Amino acid sequence: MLSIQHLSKSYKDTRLVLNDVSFDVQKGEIIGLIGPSGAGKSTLIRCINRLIEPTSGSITLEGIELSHLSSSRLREQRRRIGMIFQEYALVERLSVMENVLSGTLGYVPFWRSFFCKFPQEKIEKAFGYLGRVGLMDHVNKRADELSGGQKQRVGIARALAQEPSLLLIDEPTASLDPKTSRQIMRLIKEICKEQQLPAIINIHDVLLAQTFVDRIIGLNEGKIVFDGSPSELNEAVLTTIYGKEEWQTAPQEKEATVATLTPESIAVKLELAV
Ligand SMILES: Nc1ncnc2c1ncn2[C@@H]1O[C@H](COP(=O)(O)OP(=O)(O)OP(=O)(O)O)[C@@H](O)[C@H]1O
Repeated sequence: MLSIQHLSKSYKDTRLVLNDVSFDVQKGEIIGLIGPSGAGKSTLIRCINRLIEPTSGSITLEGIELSHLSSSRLREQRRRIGMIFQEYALVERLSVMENVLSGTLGYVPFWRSFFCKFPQEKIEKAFGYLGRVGLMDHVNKRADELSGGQKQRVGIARALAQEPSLLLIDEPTASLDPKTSRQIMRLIKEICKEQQLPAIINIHDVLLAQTFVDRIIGLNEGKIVFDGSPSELNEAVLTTIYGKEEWQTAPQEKEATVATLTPESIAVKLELAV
């Protein structure tokens, strides 16, 4: 489905920000990309959609090599990658429906989009996506009238309107409260499973990742240092990914043992560590 092989990236200096990264993602599989600040998570996401050029290695989506495409072929292939952003990236003065329809722009002739004459079929599909994310009552509202959670739902519907083969999701819950964060992660998970869409989610919240993703990839200094099931995230693995920390206890629980390690305690410690 998506295959990343021996991907490396250095910016201006010679230091490798991504160092020989290889992994495959299957249909419907949700990957949580975790790691400390500066580990290379955003760089990896941006290499996959070619917002930045990889230094070496290959990225293949459904058999098409993305890393050496001409700019016109690249535009065509980018349509197949739906992006969801931390800050939603909506056009605030446009309506919810218009924002969702903007996801189809790669498929609609320029003159039609300029005059907002989207084909009926695209409009009907947009209604379907808005229904799926629970926003049917807000179709004609301006984006700037929505809450953060509602804006992120529009971002998800817009990504779906692209009819993507892959979702790349950058910190989708970083601006949301804990309950809304869980609702958004649950929605992403349900949609990926329904549509058999693979997704890579750059996420700082380890508890959320553990709860909602199928597989976790841990990056440290540009290298994959962990690739496994969320249930395998124990103290040793967290130390490998993030560095040494007393993962097993919150400060007020000095006597607790490793056996008390719970997703909640991990989340508390990670919040303290960042
Ligand atoms: N455009 C750039 N030019 C030069 N160096 C960059 C550029 N973008 C990122 N870097 C460097 O690459 C490294 C990885 O950055 P990246 O943003 O990918 O990390 P990250 O894991 O996403 O971090 P965070 O969780 O803080 O967003 C960092 O050392 C950063 O300073």
